[in-house]
Amino acid sequence: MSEPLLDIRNLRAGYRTPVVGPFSLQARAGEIIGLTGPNGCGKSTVLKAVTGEARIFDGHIERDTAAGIALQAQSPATRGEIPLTGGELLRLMGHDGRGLPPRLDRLTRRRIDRLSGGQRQILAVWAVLYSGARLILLDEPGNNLDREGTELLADALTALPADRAVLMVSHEQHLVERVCHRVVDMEASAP
Ligand SMILES: Nc1ncnc2c1ncn2[C@@H]1O[C@H](COP(=O)(O)OP(=O)(O)OP(=O)(O)O)[C@@H](O)[C@H]1O
Repeated sequence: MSEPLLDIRNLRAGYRTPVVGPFSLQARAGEIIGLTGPNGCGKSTVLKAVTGEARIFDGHIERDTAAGIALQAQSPATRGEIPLTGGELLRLMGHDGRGLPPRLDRLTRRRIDRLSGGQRQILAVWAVLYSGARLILLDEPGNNLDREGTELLADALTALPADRAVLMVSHEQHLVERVCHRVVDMEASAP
């Protein structure tokens, strides 16, 4: 079996004090893993511990650093002016702009601060999925998406190259069931 791209062992993480753990999970290339559980159980905090935004109190996190990492955060900064077009955002994140579905292609010429919440969301998720990073962390990627947007997202996730690993926080049962190879329920794994 291949080495994990992400190996979380007995993690206790949080902010001033721990809010989650001990929690363990390994993600290997080719896997799409769903992270579920009730509001506030610490799903986002696990992702933030991986990216260094949350504090690690105990345990450890190892990653294949050559694989690169990309995070779609739950609340992207959208306040104020963002003088970037959708196409420029994609290129900044490493997408070459080719092969976009028509729904996204239309957004490449528009400023992202003038898009709707759902349009911004699909663009942000796309930028992360196609950034070239092999470890992909998604925090509620289906937020604000309509049915067509969710289908587009599900198709993109299932068509990802086999050398990627995805850890996806989502409340959307339908999306989780359709794309995830396994689901880790954080409530069930709580001490
Ligand atoms: N920046 C922060 N500083 C302090 N506490 C925080 C911070 N962010 C989150 N928390 C707390 O940590 C706990 C876990 O929050 P987290 O956002 O990880 O949960 P979640 O499972 O992702 O929730 P949701 O499903 O509602 O998004 C909550 O009690 C929350 O109030």
